[in-house]
Amino acid sequence: MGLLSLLRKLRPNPEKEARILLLGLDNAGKTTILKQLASEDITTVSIMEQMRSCFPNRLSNHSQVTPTAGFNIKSVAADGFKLNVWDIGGQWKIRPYWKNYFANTDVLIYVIDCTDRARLSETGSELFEMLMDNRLKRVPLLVFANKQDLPNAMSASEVAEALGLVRLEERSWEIKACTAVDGTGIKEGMDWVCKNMKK
Ligand SMILES: Nc1nc2c(ncn2[C@@H]2O[C@H](COP(=O)(O)OP(=O)(O)OP(=O)(O)O)[C@@H](O)[C@H]2O)c(=O)[nH]1
Ligand SMILES: [Mg+2]
Repeated sequence: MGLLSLLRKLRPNPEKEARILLLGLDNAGKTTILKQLASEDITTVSIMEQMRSCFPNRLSNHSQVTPTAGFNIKSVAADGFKLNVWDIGGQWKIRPYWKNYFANTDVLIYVIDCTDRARLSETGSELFEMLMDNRLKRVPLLVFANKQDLPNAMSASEVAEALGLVRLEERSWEIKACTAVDGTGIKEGMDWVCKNMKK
């Protein structure tokens, strides 16, 4: 590839880029989903990776998913678009910072651990509170009903009913069952994202 075409390829093209926000409570499976989006991975930026390069001896480099203390970004090529996927940590201490990432979002993906019945109403409250924010007005919503491999997992329709997703107006939304650990259902969800992007 010539230098000029390489530079053209690297140049940002806002028409062809989309900002996807990946949110949900801690332990929902957001980072595991992000990892599954690896097929056409362009870049991954994570605070932990940056810290590791600064303090190589202090941080272990095991590949297991650990709770996200800040955020991860991954850029994925799909349907001729560059999807910049922002995965923000879901621990309650970090949730107040979610709103800092709302602006210019093209699609919101909300992940739910379907085995976590005890926190179903908590995750629903977080979701509906967030959707009231003006910056997320009319932003399409995909809910991933995750951890379907586990025997006690609620089905996607059970979750949709319990959260009252039908109450959502003036917004395209969808709920998809998935198993982030083996990737089941992730592609179907991302296909919906590409078809329903605000742009
Ligand atoms: N059995 C099963 N475990 C899963 C699935 N998805 C994620 N997990 C596990 O759930 C735990 C939490 O997953 P993460 O991806 O770190 O969750 P997160 O939403 O990024 O959590 P925070 O970063 O704390 O907000 C990890 O141990 C994952 O291996 C799934 O589909 N099935
Ligand atoms: Mg995480």
